[in-house]
Amino acid sequence: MAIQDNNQILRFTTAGSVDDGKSTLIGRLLYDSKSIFEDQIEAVKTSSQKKGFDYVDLSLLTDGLKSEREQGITIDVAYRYFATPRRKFIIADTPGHIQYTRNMVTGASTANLAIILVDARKGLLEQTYRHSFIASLLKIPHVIVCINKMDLVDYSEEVYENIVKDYKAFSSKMDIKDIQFVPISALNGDNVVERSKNMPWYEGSTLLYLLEHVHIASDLNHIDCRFPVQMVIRPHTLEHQDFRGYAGRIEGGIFKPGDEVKVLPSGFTSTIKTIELNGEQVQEAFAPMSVTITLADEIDISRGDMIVRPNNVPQVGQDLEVMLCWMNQRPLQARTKFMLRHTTQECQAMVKEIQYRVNVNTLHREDQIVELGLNEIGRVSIRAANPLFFDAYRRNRQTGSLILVDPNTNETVAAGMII
Ligand SMILES: Nc1nc2c(ncn2[C@@H]2O[C@H](COP(=O)(O)OP(=O)(O)OP(=O)(O)O)[C@@H](O)[C@H]2O)c(=O)[nH]1
Repeated sequence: MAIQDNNQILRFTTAGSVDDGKSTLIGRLLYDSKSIFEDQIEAVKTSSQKKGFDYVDLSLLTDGLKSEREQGITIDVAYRYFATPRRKFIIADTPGHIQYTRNMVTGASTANLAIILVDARKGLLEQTYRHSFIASLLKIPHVIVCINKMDLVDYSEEVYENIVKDYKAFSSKMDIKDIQFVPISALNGDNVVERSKNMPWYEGSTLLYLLEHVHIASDLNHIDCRFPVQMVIRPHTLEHQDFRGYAGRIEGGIFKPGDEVKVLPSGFTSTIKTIELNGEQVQEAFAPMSVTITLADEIDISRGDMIVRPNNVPQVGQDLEVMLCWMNQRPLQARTKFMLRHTTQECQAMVKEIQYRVNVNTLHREDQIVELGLNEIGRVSIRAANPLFFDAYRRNRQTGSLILVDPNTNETVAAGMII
């Protein structure tokens, strides 16, 4: 299995303001790429007719979510799957208008790409700024800005170009590596899967083409070897008496049998004897594979330890500087204690200080604040009770992120990116 094979699955999120056309766009992608079943199509055609529409309302395809929401069932993130001959796709659909930051953080933490929808009639809105900022904060490597409802502005090139210009001016202040723009009509299907005849002035690719071809293999960190141990496997059977394997997910780098490794926190070194993937021994493994590793020497290793390479170790420490998205109704105040979860470690921690809050609309820092409210983002200092093995989030999205859990309610109250 080569690194290239990981290229087969693209995870993406969609974000937009209310009624920008998210559901219609997802429906259109599923419909035009023939990823839905005939009976679903028939059902949607029938309900469209019943509602008196003279078109097929594709947003009905994703309406399961809406009805659940109307019934008061909270779904933070719903995952949808579709495939084309080139790639498989997983869409993290993040509904909800109020808790959007929280939803986006949850849905976007593993995303390769974010689609940000803009209504061509309205241009950039507060939520466009907010979602784009979150995408840059989460280091989602690729962003596609879909300027939707082009049919309602007469497919005007000028309208499109003005929005692109505005967006570029704003996004130049942020750290997004790859931004593409596509003028679409989700309702009519222009430039979603099929090229639009209505916008001959647009020379770029369709949305699906971009999704199928965006290069993601190099987005993962294949340099810094990081293997947080999830579980120690000791079968205790006669034939496997000496077997001791370490199971977990590789969060960075490439591991091979024979590699010299170092174990944190003990600092002992050994070499990799075998790597097992889905019950078979492999000659190399890399992020994000889940594997079982055995070592040549018997070392005392437990859950939460990390296997790395001796000449490339993460930072080890209890004091962290973190960009934190606060996700709870009750505001965060300094000197509050939490359970901190980071890779496979869990320990007590305290937010010592809130340094500033970021105004996501202006990107300005607001100093001298005493708390962070729901969906607010700020920089904080955290002290963990145990040493953690971490990287900066910009270097590794897995070993660089953490969550805080309220020890009383067991709710996840914050997601953080280590600076
Ligand atoms: N004319 C036109 N209407 C569109 C287009 N895309 C979506 N709409 C309409 O805009 C309305 C909102 O679309 P949805 O897909 O439900 O929007 P949404 O963003 O998913 O809305 P929420 O789920 O409520 O956030 C619907 O009436 C759609 O038919 C488009 O390209 N052109």
